[in-house]
Amino acid sequence: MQQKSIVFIGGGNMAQAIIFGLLSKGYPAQLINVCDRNPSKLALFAHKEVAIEQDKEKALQQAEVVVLAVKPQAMAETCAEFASAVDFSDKLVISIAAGISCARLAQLLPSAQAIIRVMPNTPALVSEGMTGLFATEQVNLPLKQFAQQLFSAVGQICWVDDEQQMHHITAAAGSSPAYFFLFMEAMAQALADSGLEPEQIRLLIQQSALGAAKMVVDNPQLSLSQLRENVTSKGGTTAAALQVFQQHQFTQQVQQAMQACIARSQQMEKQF
Ligand SMILES: NC(=O)C1=CN([C@@H]2O[C@H](COP(=O)(O)OP(=O)(O)OC[C@H]3O[C@@H](n4cnc5c(N)ncnc54)[C@H](OP(=O)(O)O)[C@@H]3O)[C@@H](O)[C@H]2O)C=CC1
Ligand SMILES: O=C(O)[C@@H]1CCC=N1
Repeated sequence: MQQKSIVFIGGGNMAQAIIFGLLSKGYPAQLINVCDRNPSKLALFAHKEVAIEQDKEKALQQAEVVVLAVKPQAMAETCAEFASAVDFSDKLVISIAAGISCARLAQLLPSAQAIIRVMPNTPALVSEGMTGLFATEQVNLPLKQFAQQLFSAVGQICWVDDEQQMHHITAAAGSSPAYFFLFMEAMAQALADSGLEPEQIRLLIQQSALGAAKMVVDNPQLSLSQLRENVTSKGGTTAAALQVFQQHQFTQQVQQAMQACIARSQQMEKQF
């Protein structure tokens, strides 16, 4: 894998997942710098030899790649701190922010030439991330390859040619771990009075989720419906459970939730 010096602006949940994921894959800690205004976030990197130079101008000037990892609502204010002091023309700028377009990033950092918008997810921490990527026309092939390698090191990647599809990637990947966690939380709550120990409940649920996901990955020839049907005996226990989901319009609820995610991402594009 190509190795470049990277500065992360923002060292929160998603930056941590990417950085710790990269470190676990052998990316040199000395090539990573994290800037965050919270000492508690920086402390998480202290034992990893990751640089924590907090003079942003200095850190940015030394870096070949800049990962913008602040919340969308903080992006304009953050970029204003260094937009005029730092020349971005020879740097690759990667933004992981939901709903911030490449056009908006070009406005915020006028000297930037190469901008890639990505939508990762927190399973990058355990090398099982899913990242969507969109590059502007100005980004050359070697820089695209670098971004691809960086996020491939912590999971799977998916390029899109149409930037609008980044909203859909957010619904399918960026936000979706939370849907699965919610589902597992609900299952755990349903078993709270079962007499099973909390650790047993968690084991039962996490291993079943892992096993189900692995069945999907290992059996590309089987549709998701087929996999579901293979568990569902006629007149049996699974059918009884699925019937309740159906009665409460589970599929429609999921569709509405994902649509809300897409709509919020589109709204953020106008807002920030
Ligand atoms: N969390 C996730 O699962 C995913 C997040 N994303 C995107 O990643 C980005 C970051 O999200 P997330 O990691 O969850 O957010 P966090 O709030 O956990 O992390 C952002 C960090 O940046 C800090 N920060 C904000 N402004 C500055 C600044 N000017 N200088 C230095 N540090 C600053 C924040 O400090 P403070 O708390 O004081 O504001 C915070 O510590 C967002 O744009 C989000 O859309 C994308 C995919 C998935
Ligand atoms: O909730 C959010 O806005 C961010 C983007 C995708 C996941 N977390």
